[in-house]
Amino acid sequence: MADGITSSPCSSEPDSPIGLNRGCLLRPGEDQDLDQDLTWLVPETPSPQLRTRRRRCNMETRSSSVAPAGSAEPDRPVSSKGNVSRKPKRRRLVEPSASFVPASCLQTFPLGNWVEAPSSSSSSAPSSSSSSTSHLDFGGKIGAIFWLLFLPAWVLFLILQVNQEDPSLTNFPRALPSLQTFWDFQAFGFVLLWILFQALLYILPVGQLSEGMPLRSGEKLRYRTNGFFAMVVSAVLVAAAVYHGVDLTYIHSHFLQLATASFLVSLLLSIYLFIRSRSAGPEQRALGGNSGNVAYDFFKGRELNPRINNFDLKFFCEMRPGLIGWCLINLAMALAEMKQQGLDAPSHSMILVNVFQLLYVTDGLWNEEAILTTMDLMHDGFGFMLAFGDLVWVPFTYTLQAYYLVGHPNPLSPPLLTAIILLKLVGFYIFRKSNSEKNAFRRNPSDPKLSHLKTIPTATGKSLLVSGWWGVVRHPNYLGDLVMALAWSLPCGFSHLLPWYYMIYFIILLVHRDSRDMSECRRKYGSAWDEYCRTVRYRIIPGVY
Ligand SMILES: NC(=O)C1=CN([C@@H]2O[C@H](COP(=O)(O)OP(=O)(O)OC[C@H]3O[C@@H](n4cnc5c(N)ncnc54)[C@H](OP(=O)(O)O)[C@@H]3O)[C@@H](O)[C@H]2O)C=CC1
Ligand SMILES: CC(C)CCC[C@@H](C)[C@H]1CC=C2C3=C(CC[C@@]21C)[C@@]1(C)CC[C@H](O)C(C)(C)[C@@H]1CC3
Repeated sequence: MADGITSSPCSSEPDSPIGLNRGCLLRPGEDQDLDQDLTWLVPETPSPQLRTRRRRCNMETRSSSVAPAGSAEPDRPVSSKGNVSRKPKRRRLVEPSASFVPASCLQTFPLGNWVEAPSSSSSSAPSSSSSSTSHLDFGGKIGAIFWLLFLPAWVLFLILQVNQEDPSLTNFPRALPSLQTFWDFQAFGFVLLWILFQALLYILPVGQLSEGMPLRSGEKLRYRTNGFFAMVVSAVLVAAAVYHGVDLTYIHSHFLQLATASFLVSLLLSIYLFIRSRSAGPEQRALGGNSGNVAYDFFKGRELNPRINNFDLKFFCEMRPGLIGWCLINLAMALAEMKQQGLDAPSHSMILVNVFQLLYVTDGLWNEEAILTTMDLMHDGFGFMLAFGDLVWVPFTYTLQAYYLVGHPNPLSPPLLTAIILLKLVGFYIFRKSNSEKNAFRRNPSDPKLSHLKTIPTATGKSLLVSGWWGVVRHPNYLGDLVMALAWSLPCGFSHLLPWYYMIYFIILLVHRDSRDMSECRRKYGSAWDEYCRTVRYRIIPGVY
């Protein structure tokens, strides 16, 4: 980012690819060698109040270091070992990272254009108004074709495998089922009905409208965050249906057909998204999904926030049909277990898996606003990867533990049961606290509740938390999520690898996601990010990784 700043300090420079015209990193005509001056954090024409505030912040910054706000350690950034080290007194503006600012002195400026503003050295930066992507993730063009074919095949494999009496690695499903077995009109109808029902709940004028993070255009989209309401209404409806004799075990017995139907919907949706993205302007495109290669862009997603009027397709798909469907399928598996094993109540293992995952989903919907500061919503385009992930991958692979338990009971001793519950609670605590801390900080950096946290300013106007949860590791939320994943697998025992599939997949997903995020943040924040990484050395597991 630093390179980009020196070569093109103001966002209105001609090489600003997407009409960046709201922020200026260096005030024209000003000495660029000021000592730790943070004035580059402000909009082009700051108000007098803003100037006063800025000066105050600068003064505070000068007297702040890694020590908590208030303790005076002038000009002493943290060394890589977390020790305080001396830096030369005069520093160029293009190295803005090496000081810590108390969270209370930060203010979000309307520098939305810089949120994903590219630097000249950026690998995924748009080169011109075409917003073209040069650095390709996921194995590039060939990789995209591989994933497009592999992901549906893998889901099919898992479904066939979990349905076997002996789902060992050595016991592969012998033959594919006949083509007719895949398709069932009724199952397709149920999938469509479920999605339409969730869409109806989404558009109801119930619940608050939350603001997303600033887009490159500076605009902020509004989202109807009524996910918890949708969950409650869905639960009431399902309970009423079961009460009136609807047999939910249909979901267990038609799992393959329901998955095929959802796959078809996700494929049609992806095609629609790809076609409509052709008319999306450069500012509406995701920086990572515009390579010009059809397969790659189809997979990654070209448009950042495709909407039909106010209906946000990405937000809806990520948070509603698949996520709530996951709980519905788990419940169906509990009923199928009772039926298949002649039980009066689900087994302890099944209850744990159901309750744990229900808690995870309900928490996500309760804190739905927090999704607006995650990678998917802020950076990733909406294409096959997310459409398939949301509508097929989540409901039909995240439910494999419950599915497994239907035919593979695993009794738990009381001490093991207690230990698993404790593990889940620890994981949940880390996950929730860290996600909420980042979300609160991104929404209001000067929130008094966060004033004890130390931060690093960056050239974008945003800052990075460097203490609290985000000072322990660079992705504390992933750590909590992984601990929870462990607690979801343990109730299934160690007889087979299949129920541990989620854990293995999740480690791979989060390690890859972490590295994607690292490159994205390095691109955005430049030297400030390097400083953060030097200070917070571990990515996910303290002292290990
Ligand atoms: N169950 C599942 O299948 C999955 C669950 N998840 C969970 O979803 C949640 C969201 O994950 P994800 O979107 O991947 O990533 P994060 O919520 O961690 O978001 C990453 C972004 O946070 C900001 N950020 C990073 N470091 C800091 C810092 N020190 N201070 C302030 N902001 C910082 C950056 O964005 P910026 O600076 O632009 O604001 C960065 O791009 C996680 O809890 C994860 O575990 C994720 C994937 C799959
Ligand atoms: C198909 C690919 C190999 C992988 C697709 C990945 C997607 C399934 C996940 C990407 C990020 C996700 C999140 C959640 C679900 C899985 C996907 C869509 C999430 C909604 C689950 C509930 C959490 O509380 C959350 C934090 C809101 C999650 C956000 C990220």
